Amino acid sequence: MAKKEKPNANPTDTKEQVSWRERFAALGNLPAFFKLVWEVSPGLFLGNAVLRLIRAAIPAATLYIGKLIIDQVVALSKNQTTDDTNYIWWLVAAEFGLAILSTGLGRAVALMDGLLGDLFANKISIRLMEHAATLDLEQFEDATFYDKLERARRQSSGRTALLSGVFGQVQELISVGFLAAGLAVYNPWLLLLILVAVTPSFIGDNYFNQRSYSLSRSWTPERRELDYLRFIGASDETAKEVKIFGLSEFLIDRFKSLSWEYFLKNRALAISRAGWGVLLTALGTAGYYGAYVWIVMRAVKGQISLGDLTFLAGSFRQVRGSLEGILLQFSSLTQEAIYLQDLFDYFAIEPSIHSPATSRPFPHPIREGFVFENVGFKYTNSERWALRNLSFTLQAGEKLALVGENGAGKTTLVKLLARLYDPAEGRILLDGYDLREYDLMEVRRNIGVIFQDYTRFKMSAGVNIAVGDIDERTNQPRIEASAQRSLADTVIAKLEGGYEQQLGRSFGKGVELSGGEWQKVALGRAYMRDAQLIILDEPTAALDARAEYEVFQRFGKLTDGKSSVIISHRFSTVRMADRILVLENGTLLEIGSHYELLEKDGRYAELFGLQARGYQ
Ligand SMILES: Nc1ncnc2c1ncn2[C@@H]1O[C@H](COP(=O)(O)OP(=O)(O)OP(=O)(O)O)[C@@H](O)[C@H]1O
Repeated sequence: MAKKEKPNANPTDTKEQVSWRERFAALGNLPAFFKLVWEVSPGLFLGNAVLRLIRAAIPAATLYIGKLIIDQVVALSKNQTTDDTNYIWWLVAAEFGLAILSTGLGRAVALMDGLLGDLFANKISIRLMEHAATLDLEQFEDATFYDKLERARRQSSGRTALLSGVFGQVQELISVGFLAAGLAVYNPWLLLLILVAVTPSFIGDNYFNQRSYSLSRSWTPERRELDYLRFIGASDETAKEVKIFGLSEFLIDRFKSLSWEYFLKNRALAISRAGWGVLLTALGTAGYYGAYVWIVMRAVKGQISLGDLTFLAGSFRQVRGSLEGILLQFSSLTQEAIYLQDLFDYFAIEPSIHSPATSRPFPHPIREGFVFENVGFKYTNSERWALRNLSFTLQAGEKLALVGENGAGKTTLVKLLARLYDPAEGRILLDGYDLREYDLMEVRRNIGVIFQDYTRFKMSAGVNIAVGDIDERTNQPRIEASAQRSLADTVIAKLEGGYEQQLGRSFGKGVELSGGEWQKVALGRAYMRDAQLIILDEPTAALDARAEYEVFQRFGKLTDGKSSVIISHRFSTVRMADRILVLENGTLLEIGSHYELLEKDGRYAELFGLQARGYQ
């Protein structure tokens, strides 16, 4: 089995240890976290806090009533009177009441935790989506970004544990405070003994929490790959090719080797944690019994009452348990807080493509057009220039076709026009001003692009067209007119549910369309929006010859007066454009009308001739 290389660009992702300082620093995230929780529901937040506070006083009160009962029983066994019996029953009733109250409060707190947790998970998921919408396309193409996103996504459901953790912690601390006060009255040294008893297991737990966080963090890319393998191994999108090419064994083997490697690392950690855990807890138990011996001896000598004995022994046991819990929780709390750091790190990612502080009004209509001035662009994960030294003008109202071999840079040029990326060199001007000076949303609103790898939304046919201008999704006449222009109306007429018909097989009674049918639907998006520049990136590749001819007839008429850019490998389409720009290896080779370029007898003439001969 091939050894897996870890694709980690960020050195902090691979480091195995998280220092104490980092752990304490991570606690600094708690206020921001609580602010988020508070915003989810102030009522639930406050209610939770108050109920937990009340519950914190119950253990000490119960133990104290227990002590009173025992002392009273002992007194009664020596000297019985009816009045005293009544007093005992009152005490028993009070203890019973406290027990009921404690259970009731416990349930109420758990309920509030659950509700708050659900609301919080929703809120974080929404914020994740909102933030993703602001980020650059380039950021989505970066593997380390995905690791961050993945870690952040895991925060949305798991972080409520932190919420009840911190609340529980405070509740326990108050409980311990009451109990410790009782112990201190008898002997303050008992408290010191307890602290010494719980320290070893605290240190041990901290150490192991730290290691398990580091392991889980450094394995984020692999865990993402595992999720991906699980998805492609069992999904409607991939089932066809998995079957035809017999890929399941290959995928399962890869999953097995990767998940086994992770399991082994986790197992090693879990075993050593369990071993050390036994040893360190035994030390704590020894401390507890030391104190117990001291308390029993004092009772035997008659220095304390039987009730005192049970109260002290009970308090001691509870304080030790609670302290152990608090320290343990504290260590997982710092761990949770470190995970929170991932969430806030993700939220802190800033897009580099945004609107200027004060933007220039977008021209209506565009007068001069777009000018590329020496534009160069390189993808971040690539050394090669995808576009270089590109200078040309797309005049207002002009129909431009982009031609070039695979990988020549056509789609990249279009992405620059729509400001999905900014040029690394040179600039793009719109009516004389840098495209970056205009409001980003205005630029996007005025430029409609249908990409070759358009998305097949598993939603209704109507919505699949309306995504071209989602604000108009209830404007049925507009959706239908767009469908008519892109020939999607003929596809939709055949669907049982019409525009309401669910597309794709993922949900309910979804219907799958053919490649060309999907393309007609997606093409409808271009007509939904009243854009001044319409860009179609290989829009007809899947259409039959008749449909393609008709689409372009309509496109020509409908974009009259508007600018358009068409990318196509079919010269029957390309020749209809006013001018054709031929790209090669990211640079401009030729530009001119169909006839000019044929006359020039350069690359365009050559490619055109090749295709024409194929039809003869
Ligand atoms: N997201 C990306 N990250 C890195 N490199 C990319 C990315 N997208 C494209 N490239 C590279 O940039 C170059 C230009 O790609 P582009 O998609 O613009 O070509 P194209 O002319 O549209 O090709 P095609 O005709 O195959 O659609 C190619 O070499 C490609 O490998």
